[in-house]
Amino acid sequence: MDAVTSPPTPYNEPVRSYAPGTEERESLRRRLAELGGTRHELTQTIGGVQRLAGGKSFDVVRPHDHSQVLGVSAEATREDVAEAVRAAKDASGAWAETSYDERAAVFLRAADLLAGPWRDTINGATMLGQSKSVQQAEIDAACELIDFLRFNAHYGRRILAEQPRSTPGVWNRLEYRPLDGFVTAITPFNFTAIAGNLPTAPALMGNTVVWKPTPTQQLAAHFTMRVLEAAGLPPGVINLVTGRGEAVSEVALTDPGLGGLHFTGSTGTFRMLWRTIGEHLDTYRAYPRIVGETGGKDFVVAHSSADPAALVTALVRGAFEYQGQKCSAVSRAYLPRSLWESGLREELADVTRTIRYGDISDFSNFGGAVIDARAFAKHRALFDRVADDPSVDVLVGGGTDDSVGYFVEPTVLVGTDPGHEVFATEYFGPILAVHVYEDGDYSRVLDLVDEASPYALTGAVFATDRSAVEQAHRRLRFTAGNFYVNDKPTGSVVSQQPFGGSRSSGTNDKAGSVFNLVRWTSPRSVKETFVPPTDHRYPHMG
Ligand SMILES: NC(=O)c1ccc[n+]([C@@H]2O[C@H](COP(=O)([O-])OP(=O)(O)OC[C@H]3O[C@@H](n4cnc5c(N)ncnc54)[C@H](O)[C@@H]3O)[C@@H](O)[C@H]2O)c1
Ligand SMILES: N[C@@H](CCC=O)C(=O)O
Repeated sequence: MDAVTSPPTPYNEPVRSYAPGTEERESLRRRLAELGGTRHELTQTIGGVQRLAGGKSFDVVRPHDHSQVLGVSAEATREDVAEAVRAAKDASGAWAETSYDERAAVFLRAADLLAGPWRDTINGATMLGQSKSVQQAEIDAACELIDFLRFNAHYGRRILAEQPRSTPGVWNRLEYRPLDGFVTAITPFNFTAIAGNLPTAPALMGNTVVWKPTPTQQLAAHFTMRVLEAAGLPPGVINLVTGRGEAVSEVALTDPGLGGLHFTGSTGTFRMLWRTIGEHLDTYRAYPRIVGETGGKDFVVAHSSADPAALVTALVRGAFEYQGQKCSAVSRAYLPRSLWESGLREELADVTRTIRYGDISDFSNFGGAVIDARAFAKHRALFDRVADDPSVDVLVGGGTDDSVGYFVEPTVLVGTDPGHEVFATEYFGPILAVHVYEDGDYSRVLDLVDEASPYALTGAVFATDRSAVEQAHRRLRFTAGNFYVNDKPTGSVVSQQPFGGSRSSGTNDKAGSVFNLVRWTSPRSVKETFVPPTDHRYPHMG
């Protein structure tokens, strides 16, 4: 029997400190040692069955110590993806018929498993596989993923409660069906939470899913799948395929039964996937929903009234946490000459020099390595380019070393030309470009901030002068989907700062909010007339 219920009141998972002497620190250390001491078989999961993909095998390594192999996985073949699509289609009928509460209970149970017995595993896998410090793993793999699961269950209920008006003799209802087809979720390396949210949000709304995480996030994705199974997710609802993804775009994205694409990753990849769907537009049963959150060139603009200590902290944390590999990371800053020349330059350089990257198992390190050899080479190439460029000075950093891990020094570049690539291109590494402007040019600099880059993801203004805040607020209305005042532009929290940007940064469907979940339902409007008319003539006919 249906009942009007409400899921438990959601709350943000408290962030643990892992400070010296705490039990949580020792427990995580033990799990890190176990996880690092095993060579994991990183299988696909299709229709509930785990097996290695049929294509070329590859190793998953620790980015900060790339000779250490964490596990072996393999490229999904076209046949593997076709099997995953079949499994998603086979499971769709029963899952769509499962009540919302039953579906939500699976994900709420997964949240509590992650908060409790699985916490060390998901954090440890994220630290080892994606080279995150304990703090960065905790806010991502544990807290943000738990928050996505808890709050989505709550937001989904809000959608169900959204019902049309009825009039005497007529009952109007909205029935929230899943999409008319399966969803493909393709996820990035940098957030275990995002990788977990992209398949589970559509599944909560009754869709079945083909999920392709990225090879460098495979270890944490493997355990995310195990948590979902432990929470009672039926076989075939989420089907995990492994590898780089060409077979996924060739087979899953071109299948006539594709209902939607839930993507997070780079702008280039998203455009390519959208084009693939566009090229097959005439073949789909229904128009696929496309949600994609992509790259950023996130800014901090400071007014001469800014508090320098708060500004330096925000720049250093915003640019160098997780080695600058957050889509929200500060990668360009516009700073007034008066502050720059009265100590800000030295303070920024000094604090940046104290940032230590190394093995994340050493908890005294601030961060680890960049994700892989490709990212490393891209940053190295940039440093080589700017070395001969008279318009760019290296204030601090610029060094790289890949002998053990893919290490790139926290780097501050100072550029005199605000049109230079360092103010426009997303490098996705620990590289902050600074442009120093004359104090009187604040209005002009706001125009620059808006126009220098094609992205519009996150950004921040630092000022104590209220009119300067107000001016930035207005002028930068479309420059960031997440705008911060006197705070770093990273670290959004589910339910507090719904996340996403527009322009080249994505479709801005705000992950972890009601706006995102709405994209995964296809409502049916039902009108029931209790006593229907029995005469076709209208009164005006006499
Ligand atoms: N806006 C956001 O919310 C947000 C959040 C996190 C990351 N990001 C962005 O993600 C990027 C970093 O992540 P990344 O390096 O993993 O991105 P990426 O574009 O390299 O990869 C993303 C996913 O696409 C897959 N992929 C690549 N080519 C494919 C193909 N031909 N067919 C199918 N799948 C394919 C990858 O294997 C991976 O799973 C950055 O640009 C960052 O800004 C954005
Ligand atoms: N919630 C994260 C999202 C980062 C994406 O890569 C942040 O706001 O920093």
